[in-house]
Amino acid sequence: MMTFTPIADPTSPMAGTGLHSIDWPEARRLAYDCAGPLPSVQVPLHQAAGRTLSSAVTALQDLPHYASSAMDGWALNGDGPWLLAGGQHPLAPGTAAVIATGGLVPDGATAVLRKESGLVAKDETGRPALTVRADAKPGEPRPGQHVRPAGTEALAGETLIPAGTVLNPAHLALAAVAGHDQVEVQSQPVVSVVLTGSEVVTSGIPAPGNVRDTFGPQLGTVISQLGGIPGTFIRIGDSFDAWLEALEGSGAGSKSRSDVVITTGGTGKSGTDHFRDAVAALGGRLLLDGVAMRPGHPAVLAELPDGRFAVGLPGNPLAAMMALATIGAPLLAALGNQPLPQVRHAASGNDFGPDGGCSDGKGRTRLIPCRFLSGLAFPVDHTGPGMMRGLAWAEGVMVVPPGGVDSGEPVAILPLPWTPAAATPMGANAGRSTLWHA
Ligand SMILES: Nc1nc2c(c(=O)[nH]1)N[C@H]1C(S)=C(S)[C@@H](COP(=O)(O)OP(=O)(O)OC[C@H]3O[C@@H](n4cnc5c(N)ncnc54)[C@H](O)[C@@H]3O)O[C@H]1N2
Ligand code: MOO
Repeated sequence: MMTFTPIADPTSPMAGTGLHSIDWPEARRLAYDCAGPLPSVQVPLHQAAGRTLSSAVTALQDLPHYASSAMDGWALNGDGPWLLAGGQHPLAPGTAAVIATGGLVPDGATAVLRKESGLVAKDETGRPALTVRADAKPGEPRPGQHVRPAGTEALAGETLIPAGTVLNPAHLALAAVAGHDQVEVQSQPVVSVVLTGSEVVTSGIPAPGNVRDTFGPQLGTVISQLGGIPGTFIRIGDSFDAWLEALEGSGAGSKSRSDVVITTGGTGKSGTDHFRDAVAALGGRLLLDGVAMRPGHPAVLAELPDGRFAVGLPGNPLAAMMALATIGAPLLAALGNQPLPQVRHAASGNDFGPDGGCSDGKGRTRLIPCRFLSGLAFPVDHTGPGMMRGLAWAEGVMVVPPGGVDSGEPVAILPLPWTPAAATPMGANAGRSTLWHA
């Protein structure tokens, strides 16, 4: 059995680190507070959708920046008939010039007459002249008609998109119209992944003793959904040297530099579990070693000397995803300058008694994939630490505190990165304890 009192155990890899498993809310808070926002970056407009703007976008000139025609027809000055001018600027009184939709309305023009309302014929002197057709709309051309004046959408210097906006495609088009080629956005953490385990296979039907990799197919998407940018994914076996090389791999000077490295497996304390020793050999320090939760209690969080964070997820598939939700999500949120992901609440559909506790007697928080029925949260089936079946159909994760929860009582719900938070029946911050949410 893994113990949570490594300080007292001189044979433990954690001996002397002063760390022991911490409570689930404390773990979330620590993972959030240990990191600050990454600096902002300039990105081209086509790469900025979904990013958070860090510097307001202002109009670099009036929008539109020149008076333009809203119709194909003629720009004209004063009352008709008008002699057709050959593009003089300014347009002299009593003259007109052909203009297309969007064309620059010449100075001096008082209106645009649309093509279907005008007629060009030679006047008595043989020069082409424009008159208003008998079937034109009454009053055409009114002063200013069909002219889009400059500055009607925005004036130069006006803020169009405030800092903090999550950019949608139309924002990007607006920024382009305002004269910008790129925008300054909050950096997102680049997350590299090291998948460990000599028994792990990536295709086909695994033989006894082998397992199909459950992380490769989901982690890239989940990292994106948590606000990170998936970086390199590498697979290694269970040797210490491979661990060292892999953890160093995305460090400073590397072409595939990352801000966070997530490892899977190797968080236990057998001879093939190297997370802690590899971090120590690289000169890193553990920020958190174990969380009083199940599954996922061996989760580890460390900081490497080059500033990268290393998140050690346990190898058991559900345990790993619960550890990712507990410490990975807050860490990525902090680096991306986002708030601590909110816990929501729902009424529990079941009674849960107090947790039996860890070997150190500490009660554990239970993270249980659940579904909602008639406004109540019910655990799904198949939620063993090594299973994926329950999570695949879950709508959220019940966070059952160490003391348990009675049926009908509010229970905290962690939204899954791929389920809308609004799906939780009671919504954000409804419920009894502020301990569980941001
Ligand atoms: N003596 C003890 N043994 C274990 C304890 C304990 O307290 N004392 N804790 C158990 C718990 S809880 C967990 S969680 C795991 C943590 O294991 P590791 O992080 O060291 O991971 P591994 O030992 O490498 O693998 C565990 C398990 O997960 C499977 N695995 C690994 N990678 C993958 C993958 N990519 N896809 C699917 N499955 C994977 C691996 O085959 C093992 O079955 O330790 C327990 N043991
Ligand atoms: O983290 Mo382990 O379940 O608790 O597999």
